[in-house]
Amino acid sequence: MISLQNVTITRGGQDVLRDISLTFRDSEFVGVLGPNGAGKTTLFRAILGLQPLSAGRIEVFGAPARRGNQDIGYMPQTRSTLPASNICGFDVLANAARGHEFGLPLSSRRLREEVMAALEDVDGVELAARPLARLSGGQRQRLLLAAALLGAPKLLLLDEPLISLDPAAQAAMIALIARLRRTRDLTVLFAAHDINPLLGSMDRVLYLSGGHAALGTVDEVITSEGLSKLYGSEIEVLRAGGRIFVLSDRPDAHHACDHA
Ligand SMILES: Nc1ncnc2c1ncn2[C@@H]1O[C@H](COP(=O)(O)OP(=O)(O)OP(=O)(O)O)[C@@H](O)[C@H]1O
Repeated sequence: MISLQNVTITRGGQDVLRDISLTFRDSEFVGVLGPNGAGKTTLFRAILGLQPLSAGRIEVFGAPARRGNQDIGYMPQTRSTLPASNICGFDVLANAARGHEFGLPLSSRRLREEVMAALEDVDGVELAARPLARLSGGQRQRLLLAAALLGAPKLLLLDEPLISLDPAAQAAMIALIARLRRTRDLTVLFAAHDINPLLGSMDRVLYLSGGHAALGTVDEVITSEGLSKLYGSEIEVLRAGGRIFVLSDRPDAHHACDHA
């Protein structure tokens, strides 16, 4: 269980999160939605113990959030990671595994097993020998996901893993994460810009906006009334063809769910 109790986080003089209290249950898949700058990355960094709180408390599986928590696997947004280079997939993961996260140094055999098991779990064994510069967007995402799995975490924080993937690659990535969640019994927090690809996979949605948060099922949270309250302005939620569209006069709200 991960819990936030009366959490406020202030950045650049503004409350990114204001007095938020909520609980993520073990093994649940939560989509984390909200407009640009709503605080999705900030929330993940706080759970990782990397972002100081202005007030409140975060507990991760019964202990205060702290840096270097091996129970957490983190997949950062790709735009800030994995530069095009000739280093191969295996070495990227080996470097990550050798890092301080595991505490004790791993023998080279153990390291190899650990890295190859993570690659197998993301259906990416062939990425071991592939240079980073020659990976597709989807392959880079799978490599980052494999890195997040090193050390057998219980919680995965995934920061926009669908970014710049086409719809087929998005569906494949979501199916992979849903499978990993089942086979590894993971709790998954999955930040996304568009709710629609996640509708069949997530248990609940966390919606962030203007420092506020709403956590619940899609039917509870993604309503005209609920989102209007969260945004503090008129929002209309439409459902058509199994998809959800969020309409507003505010330009930032469109980022929430609707790319139509
Ligand atoms: N280093 C920083 N110093 C001060 N403020 C920051 C810093 N980084 C981010 N912020 C602010 O914190 C707020 C939350 O940013 P955050 O990156 O958490 O949002 P996000 O929901 O992940 O956005 P996006 O969807 O664009 O990735 C934004 O208002 C942003 O301007």
